[in-house]
Amino acid sequence: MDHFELKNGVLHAEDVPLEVIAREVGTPVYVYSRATLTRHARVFREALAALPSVHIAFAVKSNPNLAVLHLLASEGYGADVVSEGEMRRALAAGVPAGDIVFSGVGKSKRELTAALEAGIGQFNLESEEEGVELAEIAAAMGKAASCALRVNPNVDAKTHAKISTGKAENKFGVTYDVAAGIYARLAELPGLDMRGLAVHIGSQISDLEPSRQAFIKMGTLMETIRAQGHEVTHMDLGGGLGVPYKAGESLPTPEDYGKLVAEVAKDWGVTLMFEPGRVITGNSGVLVTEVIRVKQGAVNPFVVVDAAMNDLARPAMYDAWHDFAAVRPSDEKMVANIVGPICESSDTFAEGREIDAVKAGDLAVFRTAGAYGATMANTYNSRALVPEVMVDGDKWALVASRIEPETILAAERVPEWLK
Ligand SMILES: Cc1ncc(COP(=O)(O)O)c(C=O)c1O
Ligand SMILES: N[C@@H](CCCC[NH3+])C(=O)O
Repeated sequence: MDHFELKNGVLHAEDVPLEVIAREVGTPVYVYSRATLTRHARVFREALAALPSVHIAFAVKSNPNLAVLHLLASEGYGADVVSEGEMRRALAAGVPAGDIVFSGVGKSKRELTAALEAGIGQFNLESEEEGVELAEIAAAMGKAASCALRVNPNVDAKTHAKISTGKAENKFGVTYDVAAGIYARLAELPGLDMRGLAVHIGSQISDLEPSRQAFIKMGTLMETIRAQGHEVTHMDLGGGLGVPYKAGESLPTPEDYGKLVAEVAKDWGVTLMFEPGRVITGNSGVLVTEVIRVKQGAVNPFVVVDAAMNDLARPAMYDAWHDFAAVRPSDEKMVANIVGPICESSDTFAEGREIDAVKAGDLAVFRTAGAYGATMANTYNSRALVPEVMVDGDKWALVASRIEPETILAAERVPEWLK
């Protein structure tokens, strides 16, 4: 459920007509609903209510906008970060350092040091090498870093290959069969406080069976490690729960997910940690765009919109589907290819799709664009960096300005020796 609905024939974000935002901010523009974000944050938390001890760290990568982070921090969410930049954002949004988990396969020395200085709650180590490096840095600072070991369970999440992370050939985590040995060796290092395990098998998960298999494997590993005399007090089960991208599509809900976790892990005697991203932010945002013109094509007409793959990369990168809807729909439909202005054929949002009939100057939205939307935007073709707005009832505010190509141009220099 989201809060982007037709009222009097015009698409609104909560109580604000999208036409108002488009007129004042220009297009393309991302629009987030505070009510949807809040609702998703609460539904996810409630789905885990049967578990004895839970820590939820929002996956900042899915939507790092400061206002979004601020809202989630006020809902009691911690943050799962994968770079110093994300960590600084989470701290700036008021997430307590102790509620921050640092994931990622390539944390640099600088990042490890910065995170230790900030006093974050947990490092999810992705290799023995990283653990050894962190131990040295922490020991030199007179600290012991709280750590979980991220394990690659070799389970196929049955999602798009480019967002699968839990198969043996993926770069993430340590190999399942050697994980207990690595844990034992890292637990000996004075700079580390090994307290748990972590797993994350992929994103946009639409079938919970692979998650069940992965969690069961993690439970077995936890017992092995405990039997070797080491403590495991924390188990981070990652994120990955998918969201429906097509109207009418049905996916496992947070409630289904919570039940599965309870079935498998309720009695593990650990704090269970979660890193949801998309399930919180996905349906909380739309990308508003204006139709530049409708151009004849050999097979279908091309609806050329002013948003492009630089603003919303998912269709070009993963052949992802985003529902397209006119802001002021008539009853008419058309079959079209929806494309952006960028000089690449991959700048295609939809092919041969039945959509609301639109013409030059009409406004439309790509739905379910709140996760991995603005955060993956870039300035390819020297386009502006897309702005973001948040709506709250009948109020709205710009939460990230458009960054014009001139601003980026001003940061560049031609060296004297080229002149
Ligand atoms: C380690 C880690 N945690 C959490 C997430 C969040 O995933 P999602 O947005 O699918 O919930 C990701 C992305 O797949 C990830 O790599
Ligand atoms: N960027 C991907 C998700 C990546 C998840 C990060 N591990 C998407 O848009 O679906």
